[in-house]
Amino acid sequence: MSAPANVTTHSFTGCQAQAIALAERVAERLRNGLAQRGQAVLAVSGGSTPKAFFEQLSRQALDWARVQVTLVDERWVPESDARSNARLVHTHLLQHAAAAAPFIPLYTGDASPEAGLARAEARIAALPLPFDAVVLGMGDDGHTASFFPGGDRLAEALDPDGSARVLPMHAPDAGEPRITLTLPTLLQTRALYLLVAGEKKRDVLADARLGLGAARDYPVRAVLTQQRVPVAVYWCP
Ligand SMILES: O=C(O)[C@H](O)[C@@H](O)[C@H](O)[C@H](O)COP(=O)(O)O
Repeated sequence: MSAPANVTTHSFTGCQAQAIALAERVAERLRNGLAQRGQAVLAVSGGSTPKAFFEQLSRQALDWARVQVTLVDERWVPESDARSNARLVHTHLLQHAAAAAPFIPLYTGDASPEAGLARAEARIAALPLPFDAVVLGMGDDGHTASFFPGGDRLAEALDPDGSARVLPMHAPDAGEPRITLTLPTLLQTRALYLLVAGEKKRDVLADARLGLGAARDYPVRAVLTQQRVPVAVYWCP
């Protein structure tokens, strides 16, 4: 018997509507976390897709000073680099009401993710997990976070029983060395969202869920087929 479906898809006719809907949903999650434990934790992805969502979320009224924001993964570059996910978060999310939120970076300034690993790991270990919300993205090659096809530590990062919270990742198509939260860390969350745009990604997602042919090896499949946390896909054209 196949496992029960764990993935719900919310499709929108426009990407602005998608961004607004997800921002409202995540803000509600953060408010619940604040009400229940006096603090909240949010992990977000980099890349280009989340910008509109970040801008909507940054204007949501909530006690941002008690919301710790971190990244699901980071490119190993300083924040002055245009490819830095920390830079993206500072520019698009930590603005307006959300400017008060403390940000926990994964990049440490060390020469490599291996050299910075212990410090990055300690930062994540210090967070009051579970996350209230984790927002993932996905690439056309089926990667999510820095779980890249061909990644040198992919199996370790996807091990549901692995003990590492954070791992370096090097992959042919990653652009630069990466650091990523591992799958078991990302799944320590009260809510998990996958924010994707475009027809191509819709097809990649459908293939990944079926796991036929090459799609069997899409790393995002590990997120879609796990049974720990329901996954809400937010899609727009
Ligand atoms: O640092 C990163 O690259 C991300 O965190 C990554 O996993 C991203 O979510 C996808 O690559 C999708 O990126 P786009 O939104 O740019 O398509």
